Amino acid sequence: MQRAAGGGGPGWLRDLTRTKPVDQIVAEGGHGEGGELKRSMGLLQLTMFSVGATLGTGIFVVLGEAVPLSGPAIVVSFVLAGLTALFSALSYAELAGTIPVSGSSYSYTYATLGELVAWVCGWCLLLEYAVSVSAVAVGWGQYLNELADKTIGVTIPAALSSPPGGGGVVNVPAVAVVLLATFLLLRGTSESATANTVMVFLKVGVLVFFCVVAFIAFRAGNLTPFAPLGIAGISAAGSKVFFSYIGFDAASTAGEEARNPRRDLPLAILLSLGIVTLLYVAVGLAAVAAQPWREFEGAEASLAMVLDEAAGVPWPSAVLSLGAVIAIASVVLTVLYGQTRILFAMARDGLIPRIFMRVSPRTAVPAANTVIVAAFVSLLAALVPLGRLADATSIGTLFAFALVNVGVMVLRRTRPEMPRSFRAPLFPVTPLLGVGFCVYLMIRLDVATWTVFVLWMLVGLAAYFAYGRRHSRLRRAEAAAGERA
Ligand SMILES: NC(=[NH2+])NCCC[C@H](N)C(=O)O
Repeated sequence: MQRAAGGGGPGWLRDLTRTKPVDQIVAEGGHGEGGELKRSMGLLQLTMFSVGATLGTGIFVVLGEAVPLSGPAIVVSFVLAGLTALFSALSYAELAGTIPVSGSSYSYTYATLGELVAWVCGWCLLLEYAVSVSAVAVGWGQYLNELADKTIGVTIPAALSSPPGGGGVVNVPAVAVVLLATFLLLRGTSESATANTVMVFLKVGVLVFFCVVAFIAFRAGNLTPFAPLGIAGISAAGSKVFFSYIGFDAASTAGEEARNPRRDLPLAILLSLGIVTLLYVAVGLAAVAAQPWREFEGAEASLAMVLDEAAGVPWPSAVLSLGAVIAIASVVLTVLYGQTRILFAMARDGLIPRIFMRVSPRTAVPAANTVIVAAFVSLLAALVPLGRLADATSIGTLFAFALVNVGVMVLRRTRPEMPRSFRAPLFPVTPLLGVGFCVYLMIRLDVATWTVFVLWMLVGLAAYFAYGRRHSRLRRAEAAAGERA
């Protein structure tokens, strides 16, 4: 077996850049403390997992912000954002097929760029998963209120549906959806995956329903002029809608619970991106063809607005709200799942406490881990107004994506001979473009977001030096080997 490799140079540098051998990462897959994860997911469930984590708040609200920038050319913006995602998705697909474990980009980085960068990546994934799922849960509460208002004319009072500082005391619906998802996750992975698959079919159905109703109101005249604000507008809208593509990578956190991960993970990642892109383009086209693009300005529930106008009766938009409630619940479920599995992988490496890798022998899920993550996420969702943190999600995610693109290039150099079930085409053009796009989108985010990001990273580094570095299993094993020698 290949030995843990570190860079050359002084000892401390070697320490921080120590990589974990791929073969060792793969061999440890599935094992936790006290039990094993169970391989229960097939291609359909994995694909639905990624679609589940992706189709959510974004498509239900983003048009109101993006269409005023692009005009009817929003369709092109969706394709553009989808392409941007595709380059990173190809890199995810390659590494997920080669290193099919639960840690996703954290584990890929550990194998290619070393322990410190892996830690930083894991810390970014907290933004992509745990923090984003709190934000999404808050959004769920708002849709629930809207649905209740439309159907039975009741709403939850603000004191119980907003955080302190947002005009309330505690956000009960946000906590409720997190607890619901936790309950499902604790029952078992296959149960959760089945529930998710049903929810995904429902939400895709609702978006198709939207397209059908909106196409009835199709007016070709609405599509001209097609790009009133030019290329600049199209690309600005493109970076706005990028958020709605985040999540195609979720299947890569299920590597240790997939029945045939080497074949199915790359397929699930690419298929889910394809499905989501098609849906987004169709929804975007239907929306701007049904309604003049200027009317999207400032519309919060933009899809509901289009339906109200197109149908002339209120029930289709109630169906849409129901769809949003289901859609967002499945995002909460899958993203919460992903977070627990990433922490599971980090605990196995000793970088965070072992309790995160304790598997319940009865249900084969990391139960304590799930409860801790759920408690943390509920607390955030209940008490913090999360508007700001949503941008922090984007920056953390883009950074993790960039690392995966770099990881592909590194692994092709360091382990060219490894069997790869999927290879990114046109190497190294695709991962290079992947890095380029991620960095470009990061630069476009504002100073406040960068400040949050830098502070977050500083806290993360402090945690690494206070705990992770000292408990690293790789480091300890090497120290022990050094003593024996
Ligand atoms: N890590 C994640 N999958 N976070 C949720 C992403 C949000 C999702 N793309 C949406 O539009 O709602």
